[in-house]
Amino acid sequence: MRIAFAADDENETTRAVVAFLEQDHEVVRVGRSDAWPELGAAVGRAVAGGDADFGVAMCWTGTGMSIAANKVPGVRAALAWEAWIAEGARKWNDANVLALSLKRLAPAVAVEVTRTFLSTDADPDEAANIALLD
Ligand SMILES: O=C(CO)[C@H](O)[C@H](O)COP(=O)(O)O
Repeated sequence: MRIAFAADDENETTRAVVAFLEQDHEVVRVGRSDAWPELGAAVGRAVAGGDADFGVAMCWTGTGMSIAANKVPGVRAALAWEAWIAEGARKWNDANVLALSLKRLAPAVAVEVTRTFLSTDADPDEAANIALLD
């Protein structure tokens, strides 16, 4: 798949997530500044515009990226900090952008959350609820 990626800082956790993504996906770095509102919106635009299948956006908390991405119509960004949250975000919310804290998640946890997010399908029974978001 094609994954839009942005992070407003780089550390062991961001590098682990990118390395994981690059194993099986085409990673497209988006955004033209270091400002999290611009980077989160860029990830959202890439996904909503069809340039990417999913987005992964990382900032210190993950919250700013999720807010910025969610401002883009068609984006359902989820801030996840453990695999169960990421699984639910896909199953029940059909989330298309994953927001992660690059400061609080250990590299292995961030990778596991990302792996779970990308390998979980949306539950068709939730389609009516998802439609209510638009
Ligand atoms: O977590 C974040 C936003 O939710 C940012 O990463 C954090 O606020 C640092 O950004 P800046 O250096 O621009 O203040």
